[in-house]
Amino acid sequence: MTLDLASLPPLLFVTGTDTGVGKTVTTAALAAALSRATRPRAGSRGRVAVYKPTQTGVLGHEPGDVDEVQRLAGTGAVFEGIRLQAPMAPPPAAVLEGAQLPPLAGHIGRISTLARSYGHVLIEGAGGLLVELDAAGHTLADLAAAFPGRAGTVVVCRSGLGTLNHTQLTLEALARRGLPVAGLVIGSWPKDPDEVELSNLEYLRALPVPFLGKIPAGAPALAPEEFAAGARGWLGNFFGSDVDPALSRSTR
Ligand SMILES: Nc1ncnc2c1ncn2[C@@H]1O[C@H](COP(=O)(O)OP(=O)(O)OP(=O)(O)O)[C@@H](O)[C@H]1O
Ligand SMILES: C[C@H](N)[C@H](N)CCCCCC(=O)O
Ligand SMILES: [Mg+2]
Repeated sequence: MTLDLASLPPLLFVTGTDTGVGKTVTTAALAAALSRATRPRAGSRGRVAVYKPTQTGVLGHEPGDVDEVQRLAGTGAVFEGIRLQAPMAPPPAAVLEGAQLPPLAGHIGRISTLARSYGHVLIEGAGGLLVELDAAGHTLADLAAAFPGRAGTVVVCRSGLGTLNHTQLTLEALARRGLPVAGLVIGSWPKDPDEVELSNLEYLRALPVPFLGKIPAGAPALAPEEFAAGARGWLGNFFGSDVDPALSRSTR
């Protein structure tokens, strides 16, 4: 069974169970897959735009997450809200530079504008779901909640020990806010998964949210054309062939 990527909501908020779990790589894979799997909407400027509201941990001249998405997915329409140097959550990073974070309304305005011009807008948070994005303490969850009926969240998680709890915590926080989950993605799936990872995969697939797929370990090192060619398969697979049948259960 494969997922019809075109049926994903127009706004996809890419969050994760933590920082460094593969949100950017997943965003790139989604951008590459959606660019190829969907038709351009009449009158639109393009199929996919990517927005990173708050980029921390990069110097002014360094490539940020949207540049990595552009490199891997070839998506030209990438946009950044504010970039800050300190590798921290946005509020303390802004304090260190004496910078003012854009308010939530500013991000809502930019996303609304992009949504008028592109078929899908992917919005990548900073770290996990409840990391604050502005001085008023708004989070990516608040941003997603500003677009009822038009937004879905993509939750990126790790493959190894600890991911079951982190994933459940993130899904519970989304459910508590009534935010729909478009899908769960494992950000880096090893070539030779161990027993724990195989068991985790089975568990994650059986959760009551769509399992979108898993990005193979090493994917960021692929040439962009190989990355783009692979992305559709990584994200469309509901039931791949790599689950140990001994670990499979029909229901849970
Ligand atoms: N599938 C993968 N294979 C190999 N390396 C990966 C994979 N996914 C992510 N990485 C690496 O792990 C690191 C963290 O990944 P990534 O930047 O996508 O995380 P993130 O969740 O976007 O973090 P942030 O909160 O900083 O935005 C990067 O160096 C990235 O290249
Ligand atoms: C610097 C890092 N790569 C991200 N941009 C910001 C992650 C903030 C995480 C805050 C936290 O949850 O403790
Ligand atoms: Mg990132």
